[in-house]
Amino acid sequence: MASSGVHMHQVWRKLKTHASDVISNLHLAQLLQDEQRCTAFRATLNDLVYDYARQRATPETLSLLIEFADASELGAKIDRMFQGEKINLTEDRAVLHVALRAPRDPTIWPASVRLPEQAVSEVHDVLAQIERFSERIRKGREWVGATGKPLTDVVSIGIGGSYLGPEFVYEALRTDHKAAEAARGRRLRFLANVDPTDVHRALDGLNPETTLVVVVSKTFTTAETMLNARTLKRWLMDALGESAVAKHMVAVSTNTEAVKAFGIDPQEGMFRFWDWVGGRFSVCSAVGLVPLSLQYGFGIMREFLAGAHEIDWHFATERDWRKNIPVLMGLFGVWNASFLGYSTRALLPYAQALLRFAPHIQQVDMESNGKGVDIHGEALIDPTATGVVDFGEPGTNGQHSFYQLMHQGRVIPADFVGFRRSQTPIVLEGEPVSNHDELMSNFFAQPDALAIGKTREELVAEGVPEALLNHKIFPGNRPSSSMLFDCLDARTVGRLLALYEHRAAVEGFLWNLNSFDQWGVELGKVLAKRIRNELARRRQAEGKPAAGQAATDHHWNASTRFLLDAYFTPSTGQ
Ligand SMILES: O=P(O)(O)OC[C@H]1O[C@H](O)[C@H](O)[C@@H](O)[C@@H]1O
Repeated sequence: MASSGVHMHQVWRKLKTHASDVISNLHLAQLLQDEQRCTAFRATLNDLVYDYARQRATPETLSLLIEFADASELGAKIDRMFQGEKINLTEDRAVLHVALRAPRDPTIWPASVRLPEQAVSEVHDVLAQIERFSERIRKGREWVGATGKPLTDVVSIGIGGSYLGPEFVYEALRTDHKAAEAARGRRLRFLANVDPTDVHRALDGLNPETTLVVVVSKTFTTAETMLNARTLKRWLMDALGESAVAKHMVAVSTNTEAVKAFGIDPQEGMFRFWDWVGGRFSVCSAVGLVPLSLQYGFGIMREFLAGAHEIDWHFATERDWRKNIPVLMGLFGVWNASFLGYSTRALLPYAQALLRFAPHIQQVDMESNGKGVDIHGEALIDPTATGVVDFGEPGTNGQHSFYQLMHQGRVIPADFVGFRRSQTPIVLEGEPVSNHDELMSNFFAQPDALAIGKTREELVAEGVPEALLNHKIFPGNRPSSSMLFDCLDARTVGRLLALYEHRAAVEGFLWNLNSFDQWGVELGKVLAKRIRNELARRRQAEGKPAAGQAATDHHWNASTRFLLDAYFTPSTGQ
């Protein structure tokens, strides 16, 4: 709507002025002394507490951000997503990953966010198929390997969205006692990289007789995944004969023809999903559910889906943006990037089991919102902000690595994620606190160290020698949010996933770009194909007189030509 466009620009300007005239003169040490503000700057949802008192914002900032959300028609955009409108314009597709975890009954939703019935019903058909299949494999009697042995090990082949999310969930649940109990005697490995060493590592210690390979690829054309699939097909066939594929390989894809052409019977061994599930938003489809149900059982995965749905419901139905947690996360994401100018941000879970969370969210964010134009292909309102660099590590490990830079170098807005209880508590006799309390002391301390810092005056009072004073100053005023949950179980893993998926969507809606396509990954693929042909040509010519060696040289610039030559020149070192 043209009028909202103009309005959007007006609020944008107001926010810019507010940032430079008001916020730049305020320090978080000051803001945190305002109890009323601290109380107002938090939102809760059951056991989840989201505290944003350490964002560089005042109540006026929040009001302006909400005005901006309304000018951006955030509510209508959320509605359109849930209703299954084709909001991914460049690919003419709906964006319905929320349907993957929706209860069967569509009438639970208010009409404005009611999901398409057909989509939800197809989802439940595939879920039933996954439940049956995973139980047959896990029981070890009904579906067994070619030599009659139970299939206790699974290798899930896939890359990008067909890998990062499932691996994050796998790792997060590996030490949850209920999931660990359900996984007893089973192993799940991931094979993503086309580097042959990844094949070696994934297969290390596995026996083809007891291994099931799941090939996960939305398109079933991704070069890395297909070469790895052919490699494992060969591994199985060499050990078990030509017929091994039927019992030892299944596929997750939207491309039935390609699955068939690969040699997997779609009737027996294929789990489908739909073009309205973006790769990086596909963890809750068969992409994640097949390997993860094989490992943890379908019951645990149902809890995971329910957790994600809990957040979907909150996101779709809570229209007071001050209470809508993913919306608040998105608003502060845009505030930090576009108005305060921070181009990086950190995701810092204080839970070792979340070691693969940041890499997954890195793809969700950077592939979704790293765009050069708006949703209509026009110049972006803020072209500088669509390249927010996401990274992260579990605490406290990160503290001994990159936090130095966060405290005294660049300002990097951070999300701290913590839990009231450990997945695996340890209490040592004679220690003042449990091991989990020790971990959490850091979860509480770091945000204040970043926000409040330490002044020269304080250091002087402590008797720090003059020569060290400048080195020991912490400027503070570094923003963060803190998120606290009860415990990292399947439901909470689902909630975390959905919160961050929706944060990316909210930011894209506010920046008015298409978060659901990824044209930026194409060019590299095309160039790699040309290079692959060149490598094949040179390998063929190896040992033969270099006839035609220079035939395609004009394709490459001097640097690429040099590097290719160097690749083919045996090292003379040693
Ligand atoms: O699932 P696939 O079709 O194999 O795609 C795997 C991945 O590769 C692409 O290049 C995209 O960058 C990712 O978004 C996608 O998840």
